[in-house]
Amino acid sequence: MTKPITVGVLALQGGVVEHLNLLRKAATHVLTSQPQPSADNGIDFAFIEVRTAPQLAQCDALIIPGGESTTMAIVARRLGLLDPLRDFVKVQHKPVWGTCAGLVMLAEQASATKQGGQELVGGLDVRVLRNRYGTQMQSFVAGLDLGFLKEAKNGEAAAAPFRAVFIRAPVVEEIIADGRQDGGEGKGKAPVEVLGVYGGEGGTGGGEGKGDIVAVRQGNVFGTSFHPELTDDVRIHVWWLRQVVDAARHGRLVLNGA
Ligand SMILES: NC(=O)CC[C@H](N)C(=O)O
Repeated sequence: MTKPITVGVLALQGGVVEHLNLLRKAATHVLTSQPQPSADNGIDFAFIEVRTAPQLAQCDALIIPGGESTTMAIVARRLGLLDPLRDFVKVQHKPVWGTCAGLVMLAEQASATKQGGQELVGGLDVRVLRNRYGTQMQSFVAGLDLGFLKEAKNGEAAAAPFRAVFIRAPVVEEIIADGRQDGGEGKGKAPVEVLGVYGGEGGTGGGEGKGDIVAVRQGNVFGTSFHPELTDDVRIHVWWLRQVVDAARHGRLVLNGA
């Protein structure tokens, strides 16, 4: 029996249980599409809630859920988790996915923060704009055409628009350093890839926010403005878990198409 790949969900606040449920569902898709498990090539997953640095240290990958990023940062600071999180993302380069408030946490910069600003984990060379679409009352669902899902081996549903739930969602308002093209500090880093745009072709919605960047990846760090865990659409979780498996096998992230 090989050691399971341990995926944590940061459980300080927000949509923790929802992510755990969808991860478990996604795992069955990933496992059934693997070659027959055997003593040495079989994989297994363990999904855990993360509230402490020792729990984080057990993880091969991490999800930072939606919720409220200011609160999450304050609690993480009090629990001594901010620096271990930064190390996990930026030094160990383990796969990390932030949804909504999690995307805010993973940005290097955020605007429209509470007075005095807020602490961030960072990892994505972007500036996010918080609460782009207004208050909770202005929450909405939009169909997104997510090209990267076409790579998922999920049958005929793979290319269907993803019903994305936006709740006080942030968007990426600027890519602040473009990895490899950056002669300075960003040298050697992966570029920031735009993986999803609101109101784009093949999707629904638009108006003022048309063209907003709502999904990005930079190397090991992935962020979405919306909440896949509040739907029963497992495709993004499956897509991400497959990368987690690759990273655990190869000791690094092997990016699709790279
Ligand atoms: N649904 C959410 O995660 C909202 C995020 C919230 N606006 C924040 O900045 O933290």
